[in-house]
Amino acid sequence: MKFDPGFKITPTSAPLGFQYGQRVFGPQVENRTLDSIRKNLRDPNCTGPDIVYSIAMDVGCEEDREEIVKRNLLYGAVTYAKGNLGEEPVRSQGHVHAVSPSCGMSTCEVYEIWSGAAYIYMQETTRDFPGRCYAVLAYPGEVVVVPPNWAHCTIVADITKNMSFGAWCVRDFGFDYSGVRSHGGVAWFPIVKDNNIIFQKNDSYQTEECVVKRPRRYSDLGIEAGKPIYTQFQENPDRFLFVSNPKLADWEHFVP
Ligand SMILES: O=P(O)(O)OC[C@H]1O[C@](O)(CO)[C@@H](O)[C@@H]1O
Repeated sequence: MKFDPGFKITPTSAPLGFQYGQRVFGPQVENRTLDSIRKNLRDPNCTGPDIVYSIAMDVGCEEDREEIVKRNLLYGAVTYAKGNLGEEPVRSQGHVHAVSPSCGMSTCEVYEIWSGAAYIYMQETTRDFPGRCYAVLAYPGEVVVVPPNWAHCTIVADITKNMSFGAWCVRDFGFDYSGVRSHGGVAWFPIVKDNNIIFQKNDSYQTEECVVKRPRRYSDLGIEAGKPIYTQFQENPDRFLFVSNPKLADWEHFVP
């Protein structure tokens, strides 16, 4: 199953990346190699695809660029290899969004899955007691929000397929890898078992539970279900202001 993200961008698998249509802007992809993410994997010596995922930060339609920049927003897209990294499915290394100078806070991220299937894994902190941990299973067209300050990574949930997604982020984003790296990864490792994915505790944290769930609806954040988040921006460019200014939303009891 595939989803139309609302503008002319097509994920490619060989090589991993994106094709941009007419009047669509986007950078050359930045590749995350297996060697560059080993420290955050359950088995740092595992084998897997050389290029694990390809990132294009700042994509969109030429005609929207000014409105996107004016709101300090950025739309990013990432496409993942299929397969596994040892016992784990292909996944990102995990990070926390650093404090953005523009708003003085860590910021949230609004994901939309385009193809394949994904678990968006997130935990409240990178301390030894990581707080609440969730793995949210999402399919093409579904949206998942990661709150400010939460550590998160993106996991290929169906290893027979490439996975790609788009996401609204703040423009002056920064990634903090320190807490995740000092624990040798996030608090729960995804493991491929009998064509399924289970979550296994990382012993360097003290945690009892990883809640596996499907995404909820985010009407409280003004997001409509079933319509591309890019189109939702075009219809109302102020809709995602809570991404570049997280003080506009209530994150205290947030459930993804
Ligand atoms: O730096 P990492 O953890 O390899 O992942 C980078 C990617 O993660 C995301 O923030 C999604 O979590 C993308 O927007 C970004 O390009």
